[in-house]
Amino acid sequence: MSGWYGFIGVPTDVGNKACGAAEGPAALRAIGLAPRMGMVDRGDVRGPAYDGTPDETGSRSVRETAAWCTGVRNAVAGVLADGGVPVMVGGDHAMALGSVAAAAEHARRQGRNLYVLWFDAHPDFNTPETSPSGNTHGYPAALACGIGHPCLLRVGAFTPLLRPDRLVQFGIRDIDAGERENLRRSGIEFHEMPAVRERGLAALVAHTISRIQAAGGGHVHVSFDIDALDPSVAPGVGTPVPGGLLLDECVDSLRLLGASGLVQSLDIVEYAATQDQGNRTAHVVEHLLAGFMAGRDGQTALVA
Ligand SMILES: NC(=[NH2+])NCCC[C@H](N)C(=O)O
Ligand SMILES: [Mn+2]
Repeated sequence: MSGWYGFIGVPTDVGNKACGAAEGPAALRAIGLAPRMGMVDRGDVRGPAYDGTPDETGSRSVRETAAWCTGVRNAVAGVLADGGVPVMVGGDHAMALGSVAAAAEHARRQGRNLYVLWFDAHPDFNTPETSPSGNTHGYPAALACGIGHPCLLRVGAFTPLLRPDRLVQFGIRDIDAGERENLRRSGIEFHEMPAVRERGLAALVAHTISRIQAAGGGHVHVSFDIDALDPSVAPGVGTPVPGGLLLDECVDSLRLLGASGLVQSLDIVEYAATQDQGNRTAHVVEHLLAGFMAGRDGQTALVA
């Protein structure tokens, strides 16, 4: 059976006050996303409000981010324990620390290797030392790999949650100078837009899937930041960067990922309803999920 999907709303912008991602889940509920797609609505995670005062590392809302991520971790773990596919709907991308923590713990219990495929305009591989903003939504990929703010490294049961050679990023086109050095030192595989244009997103994703399958499979977590898409396609984001991915190539890639049978958890983050043009970006979210689900259903049909 293809199982079921659990929609987990995470209405917060503690990772970047300006991004407007706190309204994302409500706007997606307003278009009836979960019921229309046959997802079980597991409700919203709750947590503290944003605090803009920087701490001694220059980071903002670290305690608040940790509190929210702990809630996300529990909610995602709950869906995984009940045999579903958690779809963590942000909220800003800092929340991925919580879902990756749950995925890592689940994978370890099942004796599987965790892989994370990260679709984003930004690598989110900053540490407090390299961050130009102090915003925690620039940290989660680095935290998953075990580097960053000690208070946030404690969100998961262990650290690193993820081996750096099991993180692959796609759609990258805005990297801070110190962040690039972090990526280099950790040996992260990241595909910037020129490489994506040259080789094709779906081809890169297919190659990654085969590599994971050749290594014996595992638990693949997909973390999809809506700002990976070009702002002309998905205007409802807080940190838009031109020159991004197109909808069709993302839908095709998610269909391949669904069909691989490897993906067991998913994030859809940084949908900023307040920046949207009508419901355009909300419908983009729907298309992305529909592609993933179609791939998974096809895979089930083949297996059945
Ligand atoms: N998930 C995101 N939208 N991240 C944007 C990060 C922007 C910038 N690199 C920073 O650290 O502040
Ligand atoms: Mn991001």
